[in-house]
Amino acid sequence: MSSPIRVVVTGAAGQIAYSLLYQIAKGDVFGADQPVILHLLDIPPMMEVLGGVVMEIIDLALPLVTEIVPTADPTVAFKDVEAAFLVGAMPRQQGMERKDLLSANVKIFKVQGEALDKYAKKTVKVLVVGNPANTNALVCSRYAPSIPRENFTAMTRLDQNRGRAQIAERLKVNVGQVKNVIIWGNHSATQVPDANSATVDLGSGPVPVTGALKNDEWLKGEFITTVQKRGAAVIAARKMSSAVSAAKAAGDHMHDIWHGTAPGQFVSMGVLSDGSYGAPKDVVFSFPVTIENKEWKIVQGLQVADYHKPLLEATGKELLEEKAEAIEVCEH
Ligand SMILES: NC(=O)c1ccc[n+]([C@@H]2O[C@H](COP(=O)([O-])OP(=O)(O)OC[C@H]3O[C@@H](n4cnc5c(N)ncnc54)[C@H](O)[C@@H]3O)[C@@H](O)[C@H]2O)c1
Ligand SMILES: O=C(O)CC[C@H](O)C(=O)O
Repeated sequence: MSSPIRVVVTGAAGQIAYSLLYQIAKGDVFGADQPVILHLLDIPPMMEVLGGVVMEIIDLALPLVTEIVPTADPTVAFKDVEAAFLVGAMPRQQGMERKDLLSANVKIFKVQGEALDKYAKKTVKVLVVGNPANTNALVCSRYAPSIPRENFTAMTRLDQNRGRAQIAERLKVNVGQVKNVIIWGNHSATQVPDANSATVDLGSGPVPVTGALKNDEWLKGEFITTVQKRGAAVIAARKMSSAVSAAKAAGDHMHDIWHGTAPGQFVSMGVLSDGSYGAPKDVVFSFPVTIENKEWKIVQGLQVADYHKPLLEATGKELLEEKAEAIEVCEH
């Protein structure tokens, strides 16, 4: 058994954390032989609820959990952590605009960036889930200058999983057979789900999804809009934001940072843009990446279809607008 690592989950009394904590506690994320000390951060009014979550983690009776630290104090929550799931933020409710969410949430990520900077390990890997996830990740990294900016990533894995599931359903295959679906840009309705580099294994090795589907119209239209609008569709149906699927995606994302991507496969995540594929620089833009030794690398040389190009431009523009607005909120 390795020595325990400290892992913080913020928003620990909320919906997503409720599912995520079980995955972390049972070894799905950091490995079946990696003990964890769980740091659980929420705000003071949620401490009683958080106490209930702690009771349930104890009752799971899972041997990998060596200690639980529930707190409302960021200085305690971020102390010596090696992995951070930044989930705590307000979810969009029906009728709320994205803009309302940005001004409410972005300041949380400024404060937490400052706390990570002071108290976390410099090698900490930070996954931002709370929306607007890409811009929150950018803000968090700007306020944590002593931690490499590459250590901050934003979650578009839920969108990738949604895309894979849509294709599997369409092809009537198991979702495990579908790989390398890309999400470009922002985790918002402007994101660009792209299956042109995706593969499906129909029994004799991976072949292009485009060839197996033989339905370009669907890939250019309904596939994109279904994935773009899936989060809103879940909110409309559940009257609450997606939770178990978001938690699973957060676990998948951190798992791949920790253990790397499989040969021949890539995953999508929001990372600091270097301008690849014409994306604006210095925003957190979702790209296909491979991961080795806990470091991501943007996959280069993929074909971007002409019909995707204006969509990539639009999602990049939205990220620049969000960045400008976030800077305005944080500096005033
Ligand atoms: N990136 C994605 O794919 C994705 C998917 C689903 C949801 N989300 C986002 O994740 C966030 C959380 O969603 P949820 O359904 O768990 O919400 P929730 O309301 O159930 O839980 C959020 C929790 O965060 C806590 N919180 C608020 N401010 C905090 C702070 N400053 N420090 C610590 N904790 C704080 C709240 O008290 C609450 O317990 C939302 O912003 C939602 O939009 C992102
Ligand atoms: O607020 C939204 O529209 C989306 C909520 C969440 O990020 C999701 O993708 O399910």
